[in-house]
Amino acid sequence: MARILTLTLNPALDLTVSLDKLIPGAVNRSLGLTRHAAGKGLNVAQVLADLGHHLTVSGFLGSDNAQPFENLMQARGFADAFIRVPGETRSNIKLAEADGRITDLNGPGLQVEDEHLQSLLDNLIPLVAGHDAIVVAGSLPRGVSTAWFAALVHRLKASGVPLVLDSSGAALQAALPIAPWMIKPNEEELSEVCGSDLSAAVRKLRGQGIEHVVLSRGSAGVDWHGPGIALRAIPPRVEVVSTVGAGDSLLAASLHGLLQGWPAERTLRMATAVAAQAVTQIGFGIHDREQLARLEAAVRLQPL
Ligand SMILES: Nc1ncnc2c1ncn2[C@@H]1O[C@H](COP(=O)(O)OP(=O)(O)O)[C@@H](O)[C@H]1O
Ligand SMILES: O=P(O)(O)OC[C@H]1O[C@](O)(COP(=O)(O)O)[C@@H](O)[C@@H]1O
Repeated sequence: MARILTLTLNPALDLTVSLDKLIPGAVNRSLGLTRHAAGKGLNVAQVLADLGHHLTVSGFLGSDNAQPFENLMQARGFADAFIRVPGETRSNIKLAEADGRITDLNGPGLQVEDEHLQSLLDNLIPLVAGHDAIVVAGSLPRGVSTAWFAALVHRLKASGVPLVLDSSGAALQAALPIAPWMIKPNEEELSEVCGSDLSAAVRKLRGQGIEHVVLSRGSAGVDWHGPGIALRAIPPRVEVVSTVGAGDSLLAASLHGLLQGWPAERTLRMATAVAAQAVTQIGFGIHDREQLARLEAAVRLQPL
């Protein structure tokens, strides 16, 4: 199995509040609250660990509330390469309604100073060569400029280790010209940075050297454009508990299939099933292999 490095510059404690129906501006009664150490690269790492890989996880972590993250890293056997920063890692609030609708309230994140940026580079760059793939995922905390981020992505790409990117807004825009090996935007994220003609956007991105564009389309499924690959996957209908982590699960399982050298159809079928399973649960990872096998059998694939 592979050694994979994930970078989560802006992790979060995901606080998921379950409620029947959200009425904005009213007193709402919640049904329950769950708390998970999260953030895109950490969520990806959990799925990859369940698929048998060895993980190193890096990024910035607030020293005032690091315990849940440290518990997760220890329980999962992740190598902890996070740089501690004074203050608290943000909490992202997810309001999960009974009909499957999710409202995300994602915080801005820690204030990162120049010394922490330097510590991250000093720690991260020597680690890179020991890995088979790098995943850079999520937003940027305060104090991390898009220019610094782009320079980091550039250095990671120059290492020659396959680089996967999942970000949004200005960070995604700044990193696209560096042509990561694989990207996984959702439709909204891609149209925000590349315009509403998504087919043209995908063609352009592939033309500028991005090998794999995995475009996620929510409940409508996934379009995967790669070398000799133009495939659409349509997931089976599932009971939606929380869509948080669906994209991270899709990315992780797609990377798994690629690293295993599987045919594209097998990879996409499995990744679509892993993502569909993710929406049936709160939290991250593959917990029910029988359900996963049933979902895999029910994924429909079409040429694009
Ligand atoms: N309601 C759903 N039913 C089944 N699969 C889903 C559902 N919502 C999302 N998915 C799967 O999860 C993937 C990622 O979801 P999406 O919302 O596009 O990304 P993100 O979580 O990054 O915003 C989709 O491509 C799809 O395969
Ligand atoms: O860094 P961002 O863009 O604010 O996203 C962080 C949030 O995204 C998540 O990683 C979920 O991402 P996906 O739903 O795209 O898989 C949450 O766990 C986390 O709160």
